[in-house]
Amino acid sequence: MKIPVIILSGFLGSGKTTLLLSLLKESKLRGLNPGVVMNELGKKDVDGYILQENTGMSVEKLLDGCVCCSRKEELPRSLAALLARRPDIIYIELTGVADPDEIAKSLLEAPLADRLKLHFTITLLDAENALDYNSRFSSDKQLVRTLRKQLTVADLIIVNKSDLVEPETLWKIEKMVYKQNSESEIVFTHYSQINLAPLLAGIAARELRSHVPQRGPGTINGTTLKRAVPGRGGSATAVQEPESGPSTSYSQVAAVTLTVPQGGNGRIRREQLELFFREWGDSLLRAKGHVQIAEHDSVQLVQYAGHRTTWEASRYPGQPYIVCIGLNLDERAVSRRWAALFS
Ligand SMILES: Nc1nc2c(ncn2[C@@H]2O[C@H](COP(=O)(O)OP(=O)(O)OP(=O)(O)O)[C@@H](O)[C@H]2O)c(=O)[nH]1
Repeated sequence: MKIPVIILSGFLGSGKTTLLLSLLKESKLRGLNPGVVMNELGKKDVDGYILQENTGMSVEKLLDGCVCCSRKEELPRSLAALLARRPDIIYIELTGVADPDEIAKSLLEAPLADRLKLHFTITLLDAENALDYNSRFSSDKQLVRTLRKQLTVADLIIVNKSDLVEPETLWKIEKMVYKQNSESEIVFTHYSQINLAPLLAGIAARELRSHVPQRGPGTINGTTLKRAVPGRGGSATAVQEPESGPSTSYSQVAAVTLTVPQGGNGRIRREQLELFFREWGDSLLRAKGHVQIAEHDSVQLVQYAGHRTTWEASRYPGQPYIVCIGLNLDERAVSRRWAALFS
């Protein structure tokens, strides 16, 4: 029996990990043994730690690059390691700049093709920023193409963070999405909350598998979800990709990992860090990490996405750090400014 795979794609900070947490909780409630592959552009496993802290699950991590291009050869190894743990379902959370179709295609190649099947490709959009992507990223044509691809190959498109925008913006996003993909279902969410039942319908724990029909019909919004087809180009209006596509899914996005300098005071104020994020304007796309700040005794998980900073208490036991992901970000200038915060 082939193990179903759900691919989670979507730009940086759109809500993939938030959705994955819900999917893992629902999988556990259904008695399923889920497996997770997480890919991060940075060298630190921020999301993996969040999952571990919230669900107790360990995950297969692929750090420091993108599994659809620069780290492509590592995916089969990670999936093989997961399969050894006999999962009932596998979730692959991609980096925000990955092309999900490349992953879907690699599931069709030997030796994975005999053991895995693509169940759904889900793409999340950040409602507050999605309409600006094309103009903001116009200097990185590969990235624009990849973001378009994330839409055209999706079976389900989740327009998340709808709490942060007016209904008119949601309507514009729906039109934009429809131009790229008129076949997939589209839902509008807050903290990636959707009806998960149709996504998990037909997936059963190993010992029950022969008694449960595979992939029953399900709906998220009322329409029946379609089965994932790798390589599907989306609607006729979608931009067609050339056969020999780019070798990477982005060209100017890079991650910088910042650790607390030795000999400094080790703590900064919350406001200082929020100002530091804002200082880089549109070049800083995402930041996340665990830091010790002056206002709190406990370590804080800080997340910067779509120009907004959020804070949560964390039990992270290691050395504090922050991963910054940017477009044409001046790594040396960022490191210098970071060090100056502690001097
Ligand atoms: N206001 C608001 N914030 C949200 C919503 N969904 C997620 N967030 C917050 O947005 C930030 C990013 O969410 P994640 O789920 O980590 O996004 P992601 O796509 O996994 O991010 P990367 O994998 O790092 O690119 C977190 O601070 C979330 O708590 C939402 O619907 N509304």
